[in-house]
Amino acid sequence: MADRPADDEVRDLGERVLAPLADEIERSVEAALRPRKLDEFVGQQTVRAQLSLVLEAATARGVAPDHILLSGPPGLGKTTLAMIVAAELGASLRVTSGPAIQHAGDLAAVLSSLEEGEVLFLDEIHRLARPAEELLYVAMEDFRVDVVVGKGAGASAIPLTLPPFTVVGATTRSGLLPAPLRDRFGFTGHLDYYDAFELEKVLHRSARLLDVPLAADAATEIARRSRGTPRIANRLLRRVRDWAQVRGTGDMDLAAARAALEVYEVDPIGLDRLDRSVLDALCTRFRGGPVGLTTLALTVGEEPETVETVAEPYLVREGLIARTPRGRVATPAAWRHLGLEPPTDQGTLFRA
Ligand SMILES: Nc1ncnc2c1ncn2[C@@H]1O[C@H](COP(=O)(O)OP(=O)(O)OP(=O)(O)O)[C@@H](O)[C@H]1O
Repeated sequence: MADRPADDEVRDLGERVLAPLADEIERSVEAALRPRKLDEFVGQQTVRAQLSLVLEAATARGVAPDHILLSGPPGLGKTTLAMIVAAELGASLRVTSGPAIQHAGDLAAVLSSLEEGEVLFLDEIHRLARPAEELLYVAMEDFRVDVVVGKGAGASAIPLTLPPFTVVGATTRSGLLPAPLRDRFGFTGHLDYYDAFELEKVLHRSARLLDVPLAADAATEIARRSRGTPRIANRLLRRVRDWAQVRGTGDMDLAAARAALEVYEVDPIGLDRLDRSVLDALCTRFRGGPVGLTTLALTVGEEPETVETVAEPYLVREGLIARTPRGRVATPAAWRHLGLEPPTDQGTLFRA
């Protein structure tokens, strides 16, 4: 039988997979603005209430809570919530992601380096390779992992019992998760876009943390153009601060907000350059569609996944495009938004 790998070797491999994302999160300019406690987290009342019950009950019983799956579009707070889960439990957080794990062995190394009660944040869990996914089900259910030692015919699997831990998985595409993996999560929370009032609260909180005075009407204007997304709200806030400091009087008022957002090509309903190029391609190159996602993405020079997860959900939500079985179609509102007339022979879907 092959030798059991030294604990140090396993830990080293685990750290290699874990470290890059953890560093990235720490370095991120967003880090300072992240709420650290559940009651600082704005909006998402339902998920917050449900999560707080899961955490309180587990804490009261003195056990690791069930595995938690968070789904929803980018920038709505999945990473923040994962950090909050660990903080509320007083546990340490390990961070990795589906794409960072190239082989099942990488995941085995991460799992076998976990300590009791730790929270493992697996971002983009829908992008885990199939063998890693299968290893994860077993680890989540039975707290066991097989560490393969050696290569080829001489390889053997050594079963390792894991201490109790909690996986927090995040995905922008929960529909892509295979049912057996989805079923291993005892709690699933779906994050939805924020309304303008909630985004104003996010903005005022961030302005306080950045120590910049933000006028109420400027916050309303930024919130309106933030596509329901706190990450975008915070980013626009920083751009308005730049404009106010360099081109304006230093005041973050409505005039500064409008001028800055014009410079950064964020339109009055929050569409940015990518959104507008998708709409523009759909209306002018494809006469309003229907057109397939891949063709549309190629036309705007983006990955289909970026168009599908970043631009499309907001365009659909704003009623500017529709997804049909034959492809993406521009709605009358899209033509109006671009100041264009729809062609009279556009597909039958939206003809009056
Ligand atoms: N509910 C909230 N209240 C206050 N700030 C928030 C909230 N949700 C998110 N934020 C802020 O928005 C930013 C993005 O959040 P986060 O990184 O958690 O999003 P995400 O859903 O994990 O995105 P992605 O899937 O793209 O990684 C963070 O800086 C965080 O401070």
